[in-house]
Amino acid sequence: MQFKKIGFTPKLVICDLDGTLVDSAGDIQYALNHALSELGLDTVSEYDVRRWVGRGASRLVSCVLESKHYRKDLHDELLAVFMRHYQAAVCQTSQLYDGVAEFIAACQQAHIKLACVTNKPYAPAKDLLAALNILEPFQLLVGGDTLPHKKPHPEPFLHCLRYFDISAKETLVLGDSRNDVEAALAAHIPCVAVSYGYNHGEPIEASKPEWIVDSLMALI
Ligand SMILES: O=C(O)COP(=O)(O)O
Ligand SMILES: [Mg+2]
Repeated sequence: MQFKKIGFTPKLVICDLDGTLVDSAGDIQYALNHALSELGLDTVSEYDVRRWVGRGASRLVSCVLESKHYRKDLHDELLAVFMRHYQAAVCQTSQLYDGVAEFIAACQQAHIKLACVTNKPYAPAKDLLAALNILEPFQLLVGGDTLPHKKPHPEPFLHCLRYFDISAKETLVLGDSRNDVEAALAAHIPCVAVSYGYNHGEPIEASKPEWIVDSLMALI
């Protein structure tokens, strides 16, 4: 298999989860609103959730509290209740984006190693991949709580390089947000961004990824 668009065929592909492989904002919004209602607080729109997803669950909860001018000390309770609801229903409406299943199958067939690096906590990330039948293709899953740092810090990507013993230039990062692009740049790994994900309400072009595609299938 040739990666026509980027001019080299990687040995390892590191995929972001939310906004790249899976459109998960609906389930995140549902769990968040369930938690907000339980605490007697106002609910939030899916539009806002799409702008806030990307820096992990704790940051998401901080964004909610800031936007509503709620007390910061509600953070830990809201986070705990949100995670309880999200963990109980990670995949009610979440679905793979077009081309994802085919792209993963093509990588497997070509014996290209696959890792998933997400800022979502490990447990719901694992359950979401399993519910969508794409857990098994990933030889490594790194969650937002797996290592001391998460994206945009390069540590999760560097961890993947060490785990597989594959160099940065033989690897490709696929992501939807500036967190992915910045982490890839810091780890010296080439990066493709998808145009369809969540990027804090900004166009992904602003983060200057090396390539942008409208579907993962456009890579091969
Ligand atoms: O849960 C998040 O905040 C983002 O997760 P991602 O890194 O898979 O985009
Ligand atoms: Mg993402």
